[in-house]
Amino acid sequence: MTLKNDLLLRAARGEKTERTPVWLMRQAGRILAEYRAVREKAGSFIGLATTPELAAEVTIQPVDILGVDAAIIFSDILVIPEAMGLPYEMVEKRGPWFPNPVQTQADVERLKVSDAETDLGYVLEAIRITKRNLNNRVPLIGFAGAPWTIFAYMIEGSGSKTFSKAKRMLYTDPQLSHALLQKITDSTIAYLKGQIIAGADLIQIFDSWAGILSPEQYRTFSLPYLKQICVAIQGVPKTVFAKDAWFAREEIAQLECDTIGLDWTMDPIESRQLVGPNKTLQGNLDPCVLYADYQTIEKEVKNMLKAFGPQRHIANLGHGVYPDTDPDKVRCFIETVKEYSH
Ligand SMILES: Cc1c2[nH]c(c1CCC(=O)O)Cc1[nH]c(c(CCC(=O)O)c1C)Cc1[nH]c(c(CCC(=O)O)c1C)Cc1[nH]c(c(C)c1CCC(=O)O)C2
Repeated sequence: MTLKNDLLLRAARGEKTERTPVWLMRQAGRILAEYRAVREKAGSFIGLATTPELAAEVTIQPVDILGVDAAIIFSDILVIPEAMGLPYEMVEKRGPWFPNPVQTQADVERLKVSDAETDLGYVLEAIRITKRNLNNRVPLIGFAGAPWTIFAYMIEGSGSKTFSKAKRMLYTDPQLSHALLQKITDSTIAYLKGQIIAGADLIQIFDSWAGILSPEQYRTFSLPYLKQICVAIQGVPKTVFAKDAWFAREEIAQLECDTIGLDWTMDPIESRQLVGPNKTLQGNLDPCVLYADYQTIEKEVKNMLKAFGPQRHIANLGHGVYPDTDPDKVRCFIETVKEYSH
């Protein structure tokens, strides 16, 4: 049962590693031709995500093709609203869309706290198949959206530059906002526990829309729910990635998590000072660096590794890899981390 490559887990736990582990946010499903071939077979994103054998296949592709030190289960953060009773669609080239976004108290009351096995069994089955087929080569990362980020999609009904409908609800009806955030949190805790039982070796919480809240709103509407999740989830290392929440790094460092994800606007040295020595940092190359030539990529990756130092660092991008990135440039990123951090 022991992993052949457990660099990611050791780095997360603060144990010594002989080199820096590396993986990429959104490594499954955005850049590989091999992914698009399987997606074609499944017919749609949701078809693929709900077919465990195929989801497992595209989860393992980046391990085989790119040489990353971890797999991340192929799914989406929006499976939680769906499981709670709010179906979504993935509109080609536009992203997620909820035909019936949450608007009223009755809408919130109608939603249920989802159960991992009965409502999200297809994800758990994909995790079990992935674990079997990975054959302990690398750890498998499970994940969920942070309650605030899920709330933002459920109220807004789609992506948005401002998420002003969702933010309006925070200001006009804080009580209803908290009621919905709590339902999402309870669903998420059950889901993450299910993922761990199914075999996830580490979990990451994506708070992708953290940065559009004020520090005060973040303290009121996001951090308390992240705290509940971090306290409830035990047994595997936990990563919190709050995009653009540079203002909340010290408070995030107080959460019961092991790793803090940084985006490229957050300076590694300053971040280390803010969070102290007892957390691992993950990140944070600007995904746009991968549009540059190989020499520039190598230089930027080396600068990043120097700034983080050799221990308590998991190399990654500062956000998900962009869909039009050349896989050879991604390989250059990965190879440079492996060689230079050794
Ligand atoms: C905000 C968010 C979402 N989803 C996710 C986040 C948090 C991370 C982040 O901030 O980027 C997380 C996510 N979504 C997906 C994964 C799979 C695992 C991985 O690749 O790391 C993960 C970890 C698959 C997906 N999720 C989605 C796709 C593309 C759908 C397709 O293949 O047609 C994939 C592979 C669709 C999706 N899903 C979402 C959006 C905005 C979109 C449309 C834009 C896009 O392509 O990313 C919501």
